[in-house]
Amino acid sequence: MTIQPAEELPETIVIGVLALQGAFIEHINYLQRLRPAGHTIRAIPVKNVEELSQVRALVIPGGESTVISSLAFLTTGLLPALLEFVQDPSRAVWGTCAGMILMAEEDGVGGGRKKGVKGWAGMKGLKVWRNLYGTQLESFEAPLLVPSLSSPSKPFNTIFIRAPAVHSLSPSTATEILATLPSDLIPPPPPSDSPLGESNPDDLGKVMIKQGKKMVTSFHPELSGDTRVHEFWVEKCVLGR
Ligand SMILES: NC(=O)CC[C@H](N)C(=O)O
Repeated sequence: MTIQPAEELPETIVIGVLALQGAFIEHINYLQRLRPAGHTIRAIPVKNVEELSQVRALVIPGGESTVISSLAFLTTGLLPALLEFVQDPSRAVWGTCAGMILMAEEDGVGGGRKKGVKGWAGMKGLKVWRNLYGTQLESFEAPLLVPSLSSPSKPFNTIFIRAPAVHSLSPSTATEILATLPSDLIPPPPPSDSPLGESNPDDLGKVMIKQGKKMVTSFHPELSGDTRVHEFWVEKCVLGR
């Protein structure tokens, strides 16, 4: 794969959205609506290595993490190229919901009895529980104040659909917690027979996390009708300003 130089930002920034399965069209539409000062955003679907080589930054959408990772494995050369991309500190990558699961170092299914599954490890020290917020029927929305967004006093409508929760997040100075759910919406702590080792209950409610150029959200900003999380990721992680 040809790696584009990350230092100099062109006027047109090409952002890829992994388009193997899930809510990728929505991310493309939201990114295309952004008008960052001095740049034009072009968002393209990424289904293979050739398309990945054309993008500067990547969104891994929500969907079904097991399906996304199987399809990546079955597409020639794509899985190793994705691993290289998401683990490169100079690359901006954002994972939403299933994308957050894939950005973790390891995930465990909500019940805790199955073995943990290795993630793509874009976000260091992150382990998640898949589906800890319950089934599709237990999906919910919550207006959250996210101080880092533009118009910070305006709540952001966070939408959770079979969302992952943070099992544990190693403390690191580079990690910023951008949004946390109120305690009444946080699921009960995972069972003690966790395949992921000891969990940290204090991390469970963290739903928007940034680490350098990497970001994860356990909710779905691309379904909210509000482009402020996309705007934030582009400004801070992609454009670095
Ligand atoms: N909305 C979502 O992305 C759901 C994620 C799904 N529970 C998974 O395991 O991948």
